[in-house]
Amino acid sequence: MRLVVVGAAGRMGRMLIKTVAETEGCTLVGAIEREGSPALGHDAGLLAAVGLLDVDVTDDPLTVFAQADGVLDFTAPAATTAFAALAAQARIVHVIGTTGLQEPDFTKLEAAARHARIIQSGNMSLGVNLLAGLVRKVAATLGEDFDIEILEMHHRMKVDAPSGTALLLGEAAAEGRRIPLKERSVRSRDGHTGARNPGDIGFATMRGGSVVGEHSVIFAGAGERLELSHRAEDRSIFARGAVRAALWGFDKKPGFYTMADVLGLDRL
Ligand SMILES: NC(=O)C1=CN([C@@H]2O[C@H](COP(=O)(O)OP(=O)(O)OC[C@H]3O[C@@H](n4cnc5c(N)ncnc54)[C@H](OP(=O)(O)O)[C@@H]3O)[C@@H](O)[C@H]2O)C=CC1
Ligand SMILES: O=C(O)C1=N[C@H](C(=O)O)C[C@H](O)C1
Repeated sequence: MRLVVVGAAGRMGRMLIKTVAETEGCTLVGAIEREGSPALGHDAGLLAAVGLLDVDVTDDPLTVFAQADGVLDFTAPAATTAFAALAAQARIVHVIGTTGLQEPDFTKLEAAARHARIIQSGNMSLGVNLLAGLVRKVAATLGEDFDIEILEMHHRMKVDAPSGTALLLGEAAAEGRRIPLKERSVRSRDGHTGARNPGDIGFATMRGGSVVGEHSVIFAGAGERLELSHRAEDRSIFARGAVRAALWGFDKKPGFYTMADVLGLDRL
């Protein structure tokens, strides 16, 4: 499968280049960075420290997408919606790991999915997607006697909060409880907040150092507490998931898919 990495010079971009280069059946055919990036003109393999790949980083996605079967995209929301339109034009697979996407962004992605095969997830790792199924099941089993709080920590450079993973886990909990997350989530607390409303799903965010990604879903009841956690130790888990998603999407029809579809985990 011929793959392009956009955001090639980023933390995930470099890990994706390495993973594509190391995956049998995949070839890197393009690496994209934004106009003016110091990475332009550099060899993608050298950028990712995997040796020369003879693929220069460019700022011309249209030309590169036309020669590809899929694009791996861990960039930023505005870039991702623009890349989705180009992926639709080229009729290719678009794997989206970018987080911080808002409702209008999803509307654009849904439109692009009429022609592209879009696979989007706030977390591409096997572990987190398994965890989401467990959270859904525990939330459905325990009911509102147990308060749900979602705690996450990431490195100091992360720009969005709560993390895409925290929101994915919140959605899973809300699905388990059969409530809309949008109406029941508490994204921050400060000052005289009053007592907790039963049934709310709370989020707490920590940032610091080089933490790759840590998430806990806490079910706090009267006299006991259940905690389900995931710790990412290495970004390769996300990159491997993204490449697996691209390969899965190769022969699928245009549409909007998630990692649960890729992993066959829809309902535990
Ligand atoms: N779903 C998942 O499993 C995971 C998701 N993520 C998400 O992936 C995203 C990227 O994370 P990370 O790699 O740490 O961030 P980085 O900031 O290290 O990388 C993002 C890269 O994208 C580039 N970029 C931004 N806009 C454009 C554009 N228009 N065209 C081309 N390149 C562009 C940036 O360039 P510049 O620096 O010039 O802006 C940068 O090189 C985040 O949203 C993060 O939350 C991360 C890990 C796992
Ligand atoms: O920005 C990151 O680094 C990560 N972002 C994703 C998120 O927002 O959940 C996934 C992972 O935790 C790393």
